[in-house]
Amino acid sequence: MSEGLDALVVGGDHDRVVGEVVDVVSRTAPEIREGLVGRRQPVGGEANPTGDTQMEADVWADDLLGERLRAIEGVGEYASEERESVVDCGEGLSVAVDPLDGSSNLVSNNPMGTIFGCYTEPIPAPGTALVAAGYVCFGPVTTMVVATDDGAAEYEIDGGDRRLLEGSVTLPREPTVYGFGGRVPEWSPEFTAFAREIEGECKPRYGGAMVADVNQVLSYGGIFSYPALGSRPAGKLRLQFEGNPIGYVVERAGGRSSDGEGSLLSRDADELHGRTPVHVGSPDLIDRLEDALA
Ligand SMILES: O=P(O)(O)OC[C@H]1O[C@](O)(COP(=O)(O)O)[C@@H](O)[C@@H]1O
Ligand SMILES: [Mg+2]
Ligand SMILES: [Mg+2]
Repeated sequence: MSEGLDALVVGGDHDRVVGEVVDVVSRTAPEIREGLVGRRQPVGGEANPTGDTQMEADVWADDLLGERLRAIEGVGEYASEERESVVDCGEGLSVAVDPLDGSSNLVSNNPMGTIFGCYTEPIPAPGTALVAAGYVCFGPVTTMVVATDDGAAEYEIDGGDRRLLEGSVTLPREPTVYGFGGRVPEWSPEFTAFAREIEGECKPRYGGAMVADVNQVLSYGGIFSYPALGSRPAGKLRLQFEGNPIGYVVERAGGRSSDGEGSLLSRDADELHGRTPVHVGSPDLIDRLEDALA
């Protein structure tokens, strides 16, 4: 494990496996980034298991990560947003991946990311079974945030190297930015009223890739929400691949996560591709949001 991760305690035999998962994701990130060129089109007529358009890069990144993560001894399951079912690969941790989060941004050339979570239980698993999670953010530079039960660390990825930027990522207490997904007329009256309050207090930052939007919240303080919509009462984002790992990272950085009622991590996981409303950010704002939705 590289510097920084050593400080994050995973516990028991999971330590080595998590270290190898993080190594694979960070080593693969520059290849994914380079491979986006020429893969920015939808795959002919294909939708992924949750009905979203699959870009060529979605499928390619999933193949690359899937092959490498499944080869790690101690990874027992590989699950991806881009696959219909879980791949069994032996005994050990279950790894869930959103190979490219925000891949619709490929068309407009805006930031995106890769999300992963390491669960101690078979997938679908609750967020309480996570022992590590993280994401890569493909922005002007490539960064990675990794969280374990001991906290969160941020790295810069340059070629094959992962350099520690911050060994103890802490969500700033003072909220500065907000990003809310979905069309406003589709929000509930309660969420709309909450949003109106926040609009008077923070600056809007919404880019259409959760990883990049949450990364701003982690950098500046504030809140990211993709709420339940009239046309999507269960929300848009997926619990296994997006809600749980991002909720885990934000909580380990001192923030809060919520599905509108309580922590994302305590939400039941009954479906592999199940969706959830996602709210993450400064504890005070998430408390206020839950009060507003109650
Ligand atoms: O286009 P919208 O409705 O704003 O949705 C954006 C949201 O959908 C996502 O792009 C879904 O992720 P995928 O690209 O992995 O399907 C999130 O990253 C983002 O928060
Ligand atoms: Mg996603
Ligand atoms: Mg995706």
